Amino acid sequence: MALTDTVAPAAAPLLEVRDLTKTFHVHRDGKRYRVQAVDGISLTVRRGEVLGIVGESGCGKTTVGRSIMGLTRADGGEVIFGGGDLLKAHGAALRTARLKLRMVFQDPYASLNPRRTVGDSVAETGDIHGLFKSRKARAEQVGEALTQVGLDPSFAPRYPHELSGGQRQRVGIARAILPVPDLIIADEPVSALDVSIQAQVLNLLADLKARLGLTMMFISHDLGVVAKISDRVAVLYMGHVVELGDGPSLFAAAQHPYTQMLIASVPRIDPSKRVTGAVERGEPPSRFQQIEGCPFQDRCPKRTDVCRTMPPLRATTPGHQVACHHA
Ligand SMILES: Nc1ncnc2c1ncn2[C@@H]1O[C@H](COP(=O)(O)OP(=O)(O)OP(=O)(O)O)[C@@H](O)[C@H]1O
Repeated sequence: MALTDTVAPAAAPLLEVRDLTKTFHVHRDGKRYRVQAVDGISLTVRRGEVLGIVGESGCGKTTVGRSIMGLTRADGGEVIFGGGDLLKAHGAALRTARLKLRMVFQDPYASLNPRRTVGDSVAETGDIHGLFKSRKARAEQVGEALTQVGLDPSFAPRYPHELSGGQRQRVGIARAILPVPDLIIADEPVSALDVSIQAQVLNLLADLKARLGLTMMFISHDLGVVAKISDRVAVLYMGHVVELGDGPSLFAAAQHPYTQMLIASVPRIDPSKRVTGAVERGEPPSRFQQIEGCPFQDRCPKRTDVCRTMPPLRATTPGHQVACHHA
């Protein structure tokens, strides 16, 4: 037997984001500012995992998700999915990708059309792609999708205003799983919900992942929520990935001062796992400001002269990467 036969090939990532960039231009007080929302982000999502994306407001989480989906036009980089670069895809390749890659949005009030019934919203992708063989088949599949998310099929003729926030988000999720995709990008899917409902929706997503074999990118500013559902976590700061690792190792032994700060500010994470000596929270710098070197230097207690150069994201321990000169 050849040597190569004895070595299992590394599992190919389902989604690979390479060096993604996006700049917005904003006009304020008669001046034009450049906001580097995403500044060379590279990530992979492996089949069957939940990759959490976490960071404070404005760090670029939503822009990453929307750029992958093509809802925001990235300036540069590659999004490799289904064998090709989604940023260059068109025609049949793009249509296929749209079936396999779906999004759940933060605000279930805004993301559902108030004039469409629950059933029509859930059937939307199937309708666009002509996937239903008959009206009966459509009703059955909508009913199945609603059942999968814990809603009775009798919800189909109702309108969004008749539902609670949690029920609406379940409809948003049902819409994303008909037909069952390969990957769901969930952008702050529980942030608009009451805490008790948040837990139910998180459990539902974890259940669906197990039942349907879904892969997920889970975007949230709330580290406690991300910790509950993610297998691996990418921590974003000012448009950069500053730390990336397996959930347990990241939460037990965060190496970037920014991640340590986030963990210290989350009361719900096991106190024994909190890192002591973390920096005070403070505020991130204005996104209009151009920073030379490490984007966290102004808030960092470990800052030295070397921080004026940008630290690369480097592996420190197996399964763990950090962008800090002092990690
Ligand atoms: N359409 C836009 N036009 C101008 N600036 C934008 C636009 N979208 C995002 N930005 C800016 O890009 C930066 C990153 O925004 P983004 O929404 O991706 O961050 P985020 O981490 O998802 O934050 P939040 O949790 O507040 O949504 C912010 O400074 C934001 O103001």
